[in-house]
Amino acid sequence: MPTSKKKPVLWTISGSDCSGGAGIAADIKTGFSLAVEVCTLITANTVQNSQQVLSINPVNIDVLQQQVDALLPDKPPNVIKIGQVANSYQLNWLSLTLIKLKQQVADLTVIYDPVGQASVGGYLSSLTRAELLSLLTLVDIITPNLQEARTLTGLSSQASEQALATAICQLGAKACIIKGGHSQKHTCDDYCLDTGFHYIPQATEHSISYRLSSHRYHTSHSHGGGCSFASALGAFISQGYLLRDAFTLTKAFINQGLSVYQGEESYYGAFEQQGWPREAEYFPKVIPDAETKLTAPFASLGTGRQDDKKLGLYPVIDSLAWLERLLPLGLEIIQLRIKNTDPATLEQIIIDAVKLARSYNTRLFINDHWQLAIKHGAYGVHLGQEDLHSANLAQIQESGLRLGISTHGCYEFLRAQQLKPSYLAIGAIFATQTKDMTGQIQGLDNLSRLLALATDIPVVAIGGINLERAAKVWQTGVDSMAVVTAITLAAEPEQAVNRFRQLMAG
Ligand SMILES: Cc1ncc(COP(=O)(O)OP(=O)(O)O)c(N)n1
Ligand SMILES: Cc1nc(C(=O)O)sc1CCOP(=O)(O)O
Ligand SMILES: [Mg+2]
Repeated sequence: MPTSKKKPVLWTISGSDCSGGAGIAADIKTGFSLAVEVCTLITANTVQNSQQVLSINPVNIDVLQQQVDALLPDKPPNVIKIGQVANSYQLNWLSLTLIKLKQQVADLTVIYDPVGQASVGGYLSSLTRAELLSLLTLVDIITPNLQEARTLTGLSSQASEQALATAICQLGAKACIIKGGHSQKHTCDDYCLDTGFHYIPQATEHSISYRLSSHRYHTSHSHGGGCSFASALGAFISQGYLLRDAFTLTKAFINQGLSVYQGEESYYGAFEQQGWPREAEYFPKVIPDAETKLTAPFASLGTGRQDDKKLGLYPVIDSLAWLERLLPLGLEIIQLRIKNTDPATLEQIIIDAVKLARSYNTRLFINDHWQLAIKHGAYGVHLGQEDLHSANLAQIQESGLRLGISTHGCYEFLRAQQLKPSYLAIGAIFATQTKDMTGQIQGLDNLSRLLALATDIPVVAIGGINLERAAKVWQTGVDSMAVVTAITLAAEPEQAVNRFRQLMAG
């Protein structure tokens, strides 16, 4: 997540649309709206209006090269977004230039929106399919619509989004997002296949896919929506978001823009860039994968107080000794998080822990070991995202246990919220010594943004929370703070617990 005030830089290598909706104009408006700096390398000075494309007017590659030379030492790109590539000269130049830039600029992401045909009708490029394909090995993320994906792959209209995206990634792109805006479906569903764009610690498979669905916005103020999709994706990637979150935020940004002139279909107007999407109504639904089985809502935490959601301090500890030490302090909730213990010892610890927590009337959640939690009647289970496939959620639900789920960013938050657990955890708020959370540090800004998407399910913040940082976390409005080392490594753990609780009571 961003820490400095310097804005990320997005280069757009695209055509100018003199009617102001698409191409460079869309990219500049999107970049401004999402707080990134946009540098423009204009490939063509097109003549078009809301009815048709009249001429292309490609720019000479010498000019493009001079722009690269001028910008590189001054405003090196975090992300390059490619749109209209007008002819073979430009394509050859671009291929060589991307190879060099990838060597010179660390962590550069290249996004390609393969615009061949303008939405107003007419072709924007003289390139053949074979020529376009030659670019793919240099592309990190490609964002075709369904028709463009079919053209690129040669697959029929019967091919699924998954088949299209897989074929495109086999041609060289690391990740592919297929936009469903032009489909005939009642909903607008987008599909993202990531075959290795990001290192995600929890990912167990080599490739991973995400599906998002929104209701369809009926508006004709959508000119430049496709270009804005790719540049918004670039803006979020350049600000440090993982692909799954950049994808989700982009979809919300597009929905928000399309909502402005909903119902007005008489005039083909420009897509409206409306800034950072914050309101839940614009965020898509996550389409669950086949392995995730939806259940009835999980039982609530039922604190019995008026402020039913507030749980206060949530210590996460790893032994019976810690339970024996902390339970007498009168906690609302506690978690037993044990890793790498032999099965027999683990089971006995869980049996003893359940008994002990009951005697203090404290809600005990067991991390990971959901079968043992059910077997021995724990109050609840805490699961990570990767556990959601293997755990039997229906069995946990039917056994009357509560469920807490970890989330890291808006994709996982929306996905987990749809399962209606008893609470949702958001982490890691800050860097933590307890666990490798590379690439998944949320910061307070993201915590606040995620809280705006929350329903009535309580939200727990976790990761790097200590007594110095706790007040700022609590001010965001979270319902609980989960803490490991700020208690277990404190010189006086009982005092630390009390100071956390005073802070949350105030
Ligand atoms: C309250 C709370 N939030 C998050 C976690 C992390 O759980 P998980 O993702 O399952 O990771 P491990 O704890 O198993 O490493 C948690 N334990 N508690
Ligand atoms: C166990 C755990 N889960 C996290 C998540 O973000 O899911 S962060 C985390 C570590 C919390 O430990 P500490 O309070 O010492 O930083
Ligand atoms: Mg776990």
